[in-house]
Amino acid sequence: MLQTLDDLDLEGVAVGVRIDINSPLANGNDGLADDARLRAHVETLSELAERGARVAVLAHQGRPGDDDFSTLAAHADRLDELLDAPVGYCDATFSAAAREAVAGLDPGDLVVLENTRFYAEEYMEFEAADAANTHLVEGLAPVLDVYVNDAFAAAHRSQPSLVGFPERLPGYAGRVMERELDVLGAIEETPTPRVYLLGGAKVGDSVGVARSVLERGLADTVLTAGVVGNVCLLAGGAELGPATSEFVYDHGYWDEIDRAGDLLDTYDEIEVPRDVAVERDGERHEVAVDEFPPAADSPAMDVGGRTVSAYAEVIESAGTVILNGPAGVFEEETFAHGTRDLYTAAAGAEYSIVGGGDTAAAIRQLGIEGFSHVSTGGGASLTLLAGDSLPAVEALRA
Ligand SMILES: Nc1ncnc2c1ncn2[C@@H]1O[C@H](COP(=O)(O)OP(=O)(O)O)[C@@H](O)[C@H]1O
Ligand SMILES: O=C(OP(=O)(O)O)[C@H](O)COP(=O)(O)O
Repeated sequence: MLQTLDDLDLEGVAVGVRIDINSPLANGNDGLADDARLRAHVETLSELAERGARVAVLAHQGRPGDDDFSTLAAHADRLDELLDAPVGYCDATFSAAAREAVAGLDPGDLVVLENTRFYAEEYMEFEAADAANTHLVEGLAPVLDVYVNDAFAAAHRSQPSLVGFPERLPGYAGRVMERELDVLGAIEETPTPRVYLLGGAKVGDSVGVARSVLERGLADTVLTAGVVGNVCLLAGGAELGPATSEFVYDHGYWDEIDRAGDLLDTYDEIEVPRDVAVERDGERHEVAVDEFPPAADSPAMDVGGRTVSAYAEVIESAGTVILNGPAGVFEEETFAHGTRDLYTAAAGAEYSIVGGGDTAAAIRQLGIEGFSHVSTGGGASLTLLAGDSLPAVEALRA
């Protein structure tokens, strides 16, 4: 049974709260391109402040080496705008400076500590007991009284800031965590047939989830798009031209080709794109996968019209659609067609769940409404819907 904020007396209590505000950044990383995840956590952060807690905020942004790997300064500024309580920022996470910043908090104040992933161990996975002995947890726990985990969207990561603190401090679920688990924990009760639409670029997560939901009989069809669809096409022997292969290889997805191939060999319920869109002479150009010109100098950046028609037919007869990951590079209008058309079809289903940072940003950017549940998490919601456990939730239960 999870303990929640209802079980806590907060006046003057030093609370370490882990949230997930990992967000698309504006070009050049000079600020946030989307603040949906920050808005999602306003309820929990406001409640902690209004009830007199002294709040240290832990969060991550991006991954080492990626363009969106940045400090949390802009996130702290935006939270300060969104909350009535004063929100400070500290460019440290578990050093003496961080402990000083937390110790200096008055009841009702908040301070955002620096990106947890600026420290190598945070990007590693640990058993909870080992995570409790990492520098991050050992450095910060002494100035905290309790730990609250509201980071549902990162709950599938067994990383120190997500699983280590409950080993040392009383652990509680925040309001986002509580709500997401309540809605997503009952997938078996949703109408069938269930169709999963897996796009985006987190190929490893998506291939793993596809295997789980098919193994457990939770999915009647898995539709693939985005980079996931491209990797599945390559796994099936399709020729997508040197530019796509180079993209897949350069982004470290090459190793996923074999895993995707095993999955395709095992399950007939997986669909791959029939056609893709590339850029030619600055224009969108749709090419059937079996007619792909090997010399194509543009990677496959979206799914084409034939794929949209085929997938929309499956979606229209679905009882439940679960969607994570854009169908293409939706940030560019030229390659937003697949995402717009498939997401619009999914929103019309009897029951629809959509999740993920970029996915949620895409539905806002494209103005698509009507989903039954918009989750803050992509990989995390898929993991839960697949019936797999979330390490951060298990750490709270322990
Ligand atoms: N065909 C493609 N080629 C390159 N990038 C793609 C393609 N399709 C989708 N993407 C990218 O996938 C990213 C989002 O993927 P992901 O992080 O998995 O979504 P989420 O954050 O919702 O889980 C977007 O930035 C989008 O540009
Ligand atoms: O954005 C996230 O996951 P999502 O893209 O699956 O929604 C979470 O913040 C986890 O980030 P990570 O996938 O870099 O661990």
